[in-house]
Amino acid sequence: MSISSFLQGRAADLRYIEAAARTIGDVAEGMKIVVEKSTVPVKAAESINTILRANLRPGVNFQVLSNPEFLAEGSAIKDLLHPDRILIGGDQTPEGQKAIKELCWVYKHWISDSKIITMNTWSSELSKLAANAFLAQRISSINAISAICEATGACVSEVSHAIGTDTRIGSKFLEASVGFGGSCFQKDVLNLVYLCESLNLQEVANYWYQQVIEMNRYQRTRFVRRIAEKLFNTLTDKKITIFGFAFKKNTGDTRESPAIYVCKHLLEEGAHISIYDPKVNQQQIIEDLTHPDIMDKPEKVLELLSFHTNPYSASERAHAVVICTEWDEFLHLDYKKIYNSMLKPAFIFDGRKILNVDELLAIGFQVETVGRRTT
Ligand SMILES: NC(=O)C1=CN([C@@H]2O[C@H](COP(=O)(O)OP(=O)(O)OC[C@H]3O[C@@H](n4cnc5c(N)ncnc54)[C@H](O)[C@@H]3O)[C@@H](O)[C@H]2O)C=CC1
Ligand SMILES: O=C(O)[C@H]1O[C@H](OP(=O)(O)OP(=O)(O)OC[C@H]2O[C@@H](n3ccc(=O)[nH]c3=O)[C@H](O)[C@@H]2O)[C@H](O)[C@@H](O)[C@@H]1O
Repeated sequence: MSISSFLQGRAADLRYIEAAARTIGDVAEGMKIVVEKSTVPVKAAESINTILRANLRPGVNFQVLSNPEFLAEGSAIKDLLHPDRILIGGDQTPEGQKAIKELCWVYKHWISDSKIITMNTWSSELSKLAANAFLAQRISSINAISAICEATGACVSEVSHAIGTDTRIGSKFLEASVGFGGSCFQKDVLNLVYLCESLNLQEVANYWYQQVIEMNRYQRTRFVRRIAEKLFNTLTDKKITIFGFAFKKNTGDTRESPAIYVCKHLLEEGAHISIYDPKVNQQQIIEDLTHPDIMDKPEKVLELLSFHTNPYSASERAHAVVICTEWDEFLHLDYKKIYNSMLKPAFIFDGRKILNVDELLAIGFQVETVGRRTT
């Protein structure tokens, strides 16, 4: 089962998982191993089991295993072929252990034994939520440090390099940004928070909520506030060009993309937004920005938006360019040409700290980058 597991409010919406369990119950014959690959709240396997057992037909039996997926978008095939580990959780009964062995056999075709970890079902389900929470926490931690850097003159890239060379900390997932996005980090941390609340562990719930979710929101808001301040505290009728709408490079996925929230704030201030993304299509952007959770006046949004198929036309006569996604092609654009076509002073706000600040300053840009004071 590798299917949708959205949130409804702050709790997981298990409607699709339940529906799939019922479908399996309806059609399965003989002995079946049901593998839960979706990211689910702890004890979801129990719900699946209950549904399957309540609909058991003669001669049919099930074992439910938890086998969470750890691939990241943009590197799915590499992650499939070379995962850090495979996690399989199952019942501690002989039948459960037999099912675990069967699934291990599938993975052993391309993954070494040492990378396959087996455990009980609840540990496996919780490990997936905990892994995403730890990854998101690292980003929120370095983003919190980026705020101190901007206020003091320290540089977040230097700080993250310095702390990342400590092998106990490690260098991955320490890139400060305009905030993390994607379909899973926020959903899974909120899932963990909900679990803590339902277990009456309010302090633990607060810990994850404030450290990770609130810091991520703060980072996005702080970035937009910086744009407004630098543009003389007025955005009405200014043209702002957004480079990148996907939640990260090498994907066209926009779920929970920080660009949505950056655009929302800019649109609320009356800015005209022109958007260029190499992979995300116009219809997706319109759907994201006119969603009732984002903007309450969709007709106003459409008046203020324009879409471009190349970055040069997108930035013509713009007051500012804002980098929201770290696409490689943004590293190699002709920024002199972009500068010449923009209104002056021409601003670049780099929400991914990918551009060469000194080169941009030499061209004449006013440059603002996450985690660094440049002007
Ligand atoms: N996108 C990612 O990189 C990762 C996703 N996950 C988890 O995997 C699960 C799926 O995620 P995505 O593929 O991103 O979601 P998605 O929304 O792109 O795809 C889910 C699919 O499930 C199908 N579906 C829904 N109900 C169904 C039912 N009753 N029977 C059959 N199919 C049904 C939907 O039609 C859709 O095609 C989620 O639990 C997510 O948290 C885990 C790791 C990585
Ligand atoms: O459960 C999931 O769905 C998946 O969630 C993430 O994968 P994904 O969301 O595809 O992408 P990431 O590479 O983790 O990036 C998430 C967000 O964090 C941002 N990020 C990442 C790393 C970093 O150092 N800084 C940073 O801001 C990215 O730009 C992006 O917006 C995890 O990395 C996967 O292991 C997990 O399987």
